[in-house]
Amino acid sequence: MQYVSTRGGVPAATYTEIILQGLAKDGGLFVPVQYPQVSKETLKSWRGLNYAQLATAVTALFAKDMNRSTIAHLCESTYTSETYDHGREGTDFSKIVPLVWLDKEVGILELSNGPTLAFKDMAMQYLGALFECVLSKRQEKLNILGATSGDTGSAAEYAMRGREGIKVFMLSPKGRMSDFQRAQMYSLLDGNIFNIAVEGSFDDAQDIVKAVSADLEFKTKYSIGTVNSINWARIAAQVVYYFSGWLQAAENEDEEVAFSVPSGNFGDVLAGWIAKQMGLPIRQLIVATNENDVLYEFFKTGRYKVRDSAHTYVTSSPSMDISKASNFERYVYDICGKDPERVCELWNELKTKGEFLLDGPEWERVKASGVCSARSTHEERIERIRKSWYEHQFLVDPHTADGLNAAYKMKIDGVKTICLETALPAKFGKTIVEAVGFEPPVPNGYEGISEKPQKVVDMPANVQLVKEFIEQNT
Ligand SMILES: Cc1ncc(COP(=O)(O)O)c(C=O)c1O
Ligand SMILES: N[C@@H](CCOP(=O)(O)O)C(=O)O
Repeated sequence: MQYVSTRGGVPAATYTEIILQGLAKDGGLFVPVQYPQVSKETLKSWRGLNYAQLATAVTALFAKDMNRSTIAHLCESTYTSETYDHGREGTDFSKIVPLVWLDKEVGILELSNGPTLAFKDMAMQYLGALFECVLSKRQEKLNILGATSGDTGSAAEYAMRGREGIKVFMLSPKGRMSDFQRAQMYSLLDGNIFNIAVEGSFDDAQDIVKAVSADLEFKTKYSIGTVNSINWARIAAQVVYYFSGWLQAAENEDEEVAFSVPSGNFGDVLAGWIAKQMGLPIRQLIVATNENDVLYEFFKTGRYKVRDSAHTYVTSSPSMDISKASNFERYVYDICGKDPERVCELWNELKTKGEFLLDGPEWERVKASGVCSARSTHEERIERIRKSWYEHQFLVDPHTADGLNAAYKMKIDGVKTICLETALPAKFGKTIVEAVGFEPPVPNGYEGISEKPQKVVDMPANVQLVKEFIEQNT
């Protein structure tokens, strides 16, 4: 299988080539020329598989230049109930991503059972093993430059710490993450991990990652790669849990289900979009936003208008405080009939005017795509956490609460709706206390995390300074 850029400016490449590059050299995102197809018979045959076997089957469809036994080995060693077990009472960790029903038609897919208590671990743990394997074969090294709004950072660092040939430079928005998220990331003292707190929002941090990647000489000289969801390997690994969620929910191969996805950088919901394109019976994909509702606005009106840092609010679901969603480009590419020229035109408009509008047949395609959106506010989030606890005895984090709110707002009668659990409540103690009046339980291994020493460098949001920091530390 070959991959091309959404902007059409680079030669086609294979899976193992694109995963080390991250962003394409023309500034676009890599996408497969065609999505692999999964027939109903194949879906049926996947019913008995455990998560590692399912991950092998799905990944093998995307990683055509990798040996299947290598993929199987990586998946078997990644998706174990030892790694995905934080000790929550009553959870069936053997399923890795168990589906729990809150009521007859609304369920929660537990994606936050991994080492850093967020859904990012689902792909990131696999990426750690994958990168090490590919790099050692090629005898290469990789300097990962990433941006985080709170969860990608620790997931990447926990997955990459101590790995041969890999260094991680992670940019986080200063003062915009929860205390627990900060402590979780900054308390890693490994020699190959570098935390940089930048002034500004996640979008400013992500712009720096893209600007550094756009300097091709620097990118090549310092072997810069990415672990954000601009890297296709992240998306491919996230597609797997949509299959698992559907397999746990659907009673037969014709049953369509819906997914509600707490969204920020649009990577998670994009993985659902890809699963749907592959043939997974998905009726509806609900893009859940918080007060940073650029995506909600788009799915209501067709207008995509990004916001600057000053208008990207600090909310009680901080990991979703994003106004420039990278992966939205991959969805628009599909909506525009996989036409790179049209994508370039739209993204040039975005650059010059700060917005674009999809209308006519393109807007009709958006409306027919099965993707819709709902937003929730702080008050609704608090109320949902409370309700979920007192009515269903299930404590959700603020992001999952946004997902549940969107699920209940957009639900179609008779269609099972699965909300993705994107983080555990322990990461957002202050908001949980506001909602239910008690501190969330501390998962295994996180006792006393806030007392540990922290390692972080403060920096203005400046591309040149970040480059110099990388130069000094490689
Ligand atoms: C807890 C949590 N929920 C939701 C999101 C949004 O996911 P995505 O950026 O893939 O849209 C993130 C960050 O990515 C997150 O960390
Ligand atoms: N919410 C994320 C932001 C980055 O998203 P990614 O999926 O593109 O890595 C975070 O928590 O860091």
